[in-house]
Amino acid sequence: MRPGKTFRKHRGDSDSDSDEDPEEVRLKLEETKEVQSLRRRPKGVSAVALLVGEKVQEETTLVDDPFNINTGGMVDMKKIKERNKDRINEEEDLNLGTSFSAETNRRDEDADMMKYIETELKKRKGIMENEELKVKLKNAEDCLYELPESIRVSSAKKTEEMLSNQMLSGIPEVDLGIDAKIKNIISTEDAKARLLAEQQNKKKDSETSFVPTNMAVNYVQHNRFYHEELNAPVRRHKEEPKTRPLRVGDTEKPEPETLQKDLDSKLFGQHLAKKVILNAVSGFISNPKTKKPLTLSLHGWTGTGKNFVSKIIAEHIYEGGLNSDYVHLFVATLHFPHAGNITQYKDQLQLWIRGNVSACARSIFIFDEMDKMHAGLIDAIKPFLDYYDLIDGVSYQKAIFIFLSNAGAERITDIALDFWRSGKQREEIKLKDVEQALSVSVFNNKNSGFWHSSLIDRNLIDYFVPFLPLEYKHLKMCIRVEMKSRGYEVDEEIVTRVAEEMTFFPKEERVFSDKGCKTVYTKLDYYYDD
Ligand SMILES: Nc1ncnc2c1ncn2[C@@H]1O[C@H](COP(=O)(O)OP(=O)(O)OP(=O)(O)O)[C@@H](O)[C@H]1O
Repeated sequence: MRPGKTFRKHRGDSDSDSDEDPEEVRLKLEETKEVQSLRRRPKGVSAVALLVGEKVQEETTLVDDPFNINTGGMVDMKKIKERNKDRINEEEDLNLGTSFSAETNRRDEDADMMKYIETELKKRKGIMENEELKVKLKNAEDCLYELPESIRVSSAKKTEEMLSNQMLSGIPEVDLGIDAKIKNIISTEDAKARLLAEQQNKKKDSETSFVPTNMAVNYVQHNRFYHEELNAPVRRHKEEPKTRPLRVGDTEKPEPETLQKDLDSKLFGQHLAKKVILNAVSGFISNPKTKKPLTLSLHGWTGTGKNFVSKIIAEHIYEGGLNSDYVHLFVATLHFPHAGNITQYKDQLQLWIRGNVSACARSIFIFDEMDKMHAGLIDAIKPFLDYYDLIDGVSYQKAIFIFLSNAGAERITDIALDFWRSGKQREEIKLKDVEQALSVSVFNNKNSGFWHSSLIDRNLIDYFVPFLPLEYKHLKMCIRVEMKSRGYEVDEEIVTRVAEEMTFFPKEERVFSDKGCKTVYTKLDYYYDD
């Protein structure tokens, strides 16, 4: 080797290598390895491993570093997706946990029961609570006040039923026994009856002269299943029956003479109506074996006395007349105003008729404004007018039905005018002159409910009663009666003046009053301003 040129020499190649002890070398080697291992950058401790206390798998670390930010390398998307799925489930589980509380199937009573069982068990085992011991330790005086178990009344006794009731109402119900319950029911019913009676009386107080007392507005049906007098509301003006009121089975009938007398003295210018009504009503009342109810159909111009005659008939049969419990007045436009409610009206009307005829076979039903009544309603009455012995156990053969209408009034007026023009007395008009024309005109009047129903068709009307239009002299008669009824001397001058104030038709002849006797009374007020 040339001198001056320096070469790095391998130590091992040095001569001294041979001198080194192998043991020494090994030690050095180990020492070096240790130094290396100490120098190695530690991987760090996994937080999960620390938490769990054991070595965790690689997957767990994914939780903290899913995208290998710390470690580097390929991202395993599949694992990330699955991990996300798990997370969603976890979240759902958590949400459910907060939303619902688990059903324990434990009842409130169970708590009491458990407490009871525990104390009983303790007693059996001889374990006494300190507090209990304290309570138990009583002196001799306390013992004197103790009640024997047999006569002790426990107010704290709870049954399951009581607890449930308490939970619902908050007020514990004490069972007082069946007697107390019945007593309660009776007094409730009494109170109810009193309340109803008060309401009825109030209604009567607020009546007006426009609405007759017996209007069927409320459809109060007489109860035939118990004695009415027991629960009946106290009537302010209790109806005094006539000395011998006409009721089914009575041997005494109202005398036809009294009806004739009334008609003769009160009804003017209606010789036809007078005759028909007298015969029809008297004949019907005196017949013990009627086959069907009496049906009268009163027709004529306004204010000619149709309502007036109905009143006379009612008064002839019942003391209270129109106010009697057995006389029922219906006004089509007042009681059945809405065509849309026909089905309801029908049911109510049928129930009303049935209920009242059950209570009194000789009931009187007056239907005013028949020409304005819905045909459906007339049809609803029809079965009661027919020749049936019984309908649902009720006989209608003693009842009286009176129908009032203006239908056919023009026809009647034409006939009366013909007689007047031919110089004949109106009293010469015979029933047959009018009856046929009347029934045909009523039947053909397309505005009339009669026309739509089959009342006439089936011959269910016994008598068509024509009311002739009233003349000047009839008005004077009405005025005189009214003056007398007001307690005045008849002053002919006033009578003439009031009658002359009325309007008449036809235009040329001016024979008949266009309002009948209806408005003479208000005109009279002008002269007697008291
Ligand atoms: N013919 C008559 N005789 C005596 N008084 C009568 C007569 N017509 C009417 N009156 C008197 O006129 C009043 C009104 O008559 P009513 O109510 O009977 O007429 P109506 O024919 O029923 O009329 P509407 O068709 O308008 O109902 C009666 O209360 C009565 O006092």
